[in-house]
Amino acid sequence: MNDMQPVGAAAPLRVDIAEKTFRSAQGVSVTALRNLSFEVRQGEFVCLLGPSGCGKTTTLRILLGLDRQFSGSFQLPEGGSNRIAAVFQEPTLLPWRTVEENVRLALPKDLRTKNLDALFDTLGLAGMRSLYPAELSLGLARRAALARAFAIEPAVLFLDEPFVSLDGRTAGQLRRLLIDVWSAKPTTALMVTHNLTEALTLADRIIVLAPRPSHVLGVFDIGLPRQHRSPEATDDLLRSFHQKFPGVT
Ligand SMILES: Nc1ncnc2c1ncn2[C@@H]1O[C@H](COP(=O)(O)OP(=O)(O)OP(=O)(O)O)[C@@H](O)[C@H]1O
Repeated sequence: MNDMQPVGAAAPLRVDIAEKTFRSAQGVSVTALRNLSFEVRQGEFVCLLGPSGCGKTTTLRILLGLDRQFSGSFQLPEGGSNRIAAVFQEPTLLPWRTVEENVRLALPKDLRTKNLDALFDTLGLAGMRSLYPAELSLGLARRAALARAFAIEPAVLFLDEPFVSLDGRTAGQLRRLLIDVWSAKPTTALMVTHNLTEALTLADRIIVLAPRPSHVLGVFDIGLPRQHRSPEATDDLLRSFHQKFPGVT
């Protein structure tokens, strides 16, 4: 594979976190990350997979600029809009604003008058633009959160287990919608999950993290177009994954 970026292409997301340690007021310290290095290429969808408590959310918080207490560095993708979008476990919609207003409020000035029809259509929200968050099911609220993230045409999209705590059917439907909307304009995306099947459904590559202090255990390149990931093909991928990473579930 050629790692050189063609001239004019956006730079990848580069992460090189030497160490992230939490220190409690009582003097107890927890090192969450040590020597965590990886890249996400432009337009690539990568899942960060690791056991509970290994530091996935901590990594996203650092990349979002919410935690500056770490050693090391990172480089967000350059070029394009330079905007960052994030989708969290909770949809965090403003309750006193409609779905459409929630999405429009996130838009930068140059996109204020943007036609959002295609985005709402793709996400199955066309008839729900004037509803308030309290009128939405959990699944619909997550769709609105996805609409808000994609509407700003971000240079990079971070997702932190956006479909956790949904029933299997709703989560499956949302994964399909996420891929539909992402495929229309592939954005560099990094999604945290501890669900291997979800990662095998969504990602181009899976970056597997070791338990704390977390670092990259290895990378699983899926190498199969998403439209060919039938249940049987996904079972094959699962087997290959387990051969490469025995013990990682
Ligand atoms: N503010 C904090 N103060 C102290 N320790 C923290 C803090 N935030 C996270 N940690 C610890 O850092 C480690 C990594 O936490 P983090 O939430 O990043 O893990 P995670 O991989 O996202 O877990 P999960 O999959 O369960 O969400 C955990 O041991 C956690 O207890």
